[in-house]
Amino acid sequence: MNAISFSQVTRAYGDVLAVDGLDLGIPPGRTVALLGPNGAGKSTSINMLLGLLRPTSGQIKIFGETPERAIARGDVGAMLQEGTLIPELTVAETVGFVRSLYPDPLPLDEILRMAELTDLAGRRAGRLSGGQTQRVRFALAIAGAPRLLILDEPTAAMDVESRRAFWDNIRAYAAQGRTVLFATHYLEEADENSDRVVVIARGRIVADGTAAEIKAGVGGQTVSFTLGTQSVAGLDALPGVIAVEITSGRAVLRTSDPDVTVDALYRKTTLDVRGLEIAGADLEDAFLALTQES
Ligand SMILES: Nc1ncnc2c1ncn2[C@@H]1O[C@H](COP(=O)(O)OP(=O)(O)OP(=O)(O)O)[C@@H](O)[C@H]1O
Repeated sequence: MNAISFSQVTRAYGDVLAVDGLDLGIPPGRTVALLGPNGAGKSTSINMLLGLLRPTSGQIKIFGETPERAIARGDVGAMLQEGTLIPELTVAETVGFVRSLYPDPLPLDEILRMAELTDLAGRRAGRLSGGQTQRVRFALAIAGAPRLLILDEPTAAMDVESRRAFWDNIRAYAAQGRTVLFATHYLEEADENSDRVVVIARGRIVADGTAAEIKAGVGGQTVSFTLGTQSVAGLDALPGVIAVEITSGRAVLRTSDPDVTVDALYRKTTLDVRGLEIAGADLEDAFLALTQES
């Protein structure tokens, strides 16, 4: 049974179709990034998953149940974009209160340790820094020991150091067989912290796979050389080549396999190849290509 399943889910706001026929199954134990530009439909999808919004059509299941039932069972923890803490309560009081709402919560000490809050347990929430506040929000999300953790752009307000520490904590939580779904528009974050990337644009899935597969799928590598006045004829027929562009007197060949393309360039053409460069796959290029095409 999937941890998450969306079947033909649509959500409209008036005339705006924010989510357009989403079909997605996520098996348990995976960490999946929902990657897309602003307005792609990530928050709408997550809010439907959390039962905060109803789909216009289609069906969503969490471990085979409706979102409402899965949440009532304590199966789901979430860290959303908004959410303030009560400034007068200490970190331990805040986390203690929230864990008391769940049927089978993690021990308080363990939550504080996993969110790196042990030393801040007695600090009032109103006196925390932005990064520390995020750690408390993470602690609240895992308090009920949820099998599914949902994070909507969790590191938006964090600096590089806090971000790294945050993802170490998420990985430790996920390593115990739990499922994590996070929305982001940071490509690197998706690449580094997930084992599957689902790219959405305009409410639809435009790519779904590992970051490496997504890069390969759009031919994220290029072979380029100085063309000068030579003819471009036949370049697009070379093995591996997906597209040919000419910029500033250079031929840029987008290829799925730079090794075979370079080999063919030397052996199968009579071109005078100078200034050869091979540029590595770049998820940013892949992402732009995917989200602009749709
Ligand atoms: N309450 C609302 N009323 C009307 N339109 C909305 C509402 N919420 C979202 N939308 C529209 O639905 C589309 C999807 O928005 P959504 O917030 O789900 O995108 P997102 O991928 O989460 O974007 P971001 O990365 O900016 O958070 C956008 O076109 C947005 O303008």
